[in-house]
Amino acid sequence: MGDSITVPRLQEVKSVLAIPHFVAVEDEYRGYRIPAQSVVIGKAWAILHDKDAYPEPDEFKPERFLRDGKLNPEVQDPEIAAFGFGRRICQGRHMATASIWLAISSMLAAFKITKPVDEFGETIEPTYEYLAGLICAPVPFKCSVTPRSLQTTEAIRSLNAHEI
Ligand code: HEM
Repeated sequence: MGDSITVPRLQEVKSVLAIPHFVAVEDEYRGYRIPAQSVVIGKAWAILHDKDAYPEPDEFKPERFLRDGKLNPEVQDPEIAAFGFGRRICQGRHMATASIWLAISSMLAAFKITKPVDEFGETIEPTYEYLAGLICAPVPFKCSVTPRSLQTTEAIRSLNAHEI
């Protein structure tokens, strides 16, 4: 107890993998024989950072998925790797994407979230560092969260503490 765990930074790892799957009977994938009793691990990070599918994959460009304001069917859906593969694919993926959409759209409708400023008024740039592990997450970072309107402020103030 008390020993700290060193979590590798994603930039150093660059090989975040998916959950291992056991191949019970011999199989074939695109001409590659997969012997029975092997373990297959999808390289999720590489699939989701494929430069051909997603040019400049490290850039935050949500518009890359859109065409004329609608979802562009020609851009590879990240769900091909984000939720695992095959029969053991995540059972909660539809609930997850719906919940994330609701949470993020509600937050963005109510708040302006921007880079923070330091005591001299200078913008603090994010480091874009991630923690690697079974689940990846950005290293803790600061940001500025401002209600978009007086109505939003009043709505938040009107909530009881147990509702927040
Ligand atoms: C953004 C949110 C989520 C992500 C990225 C995610 C991702 C994953 C991944 C990568 C797997 C492994 C699939 C494989 O073995 O190939 C998995 C499995 C699973 N997930 Fe999720 N998941 C999410 C949310 C959820 C939620 C909300 C639920 C339930 C309400 C859920 C339920 C499950 C279950 C039950 C499995 C095991 C499926 C099996 O082994 O047959 N997940 N998830």
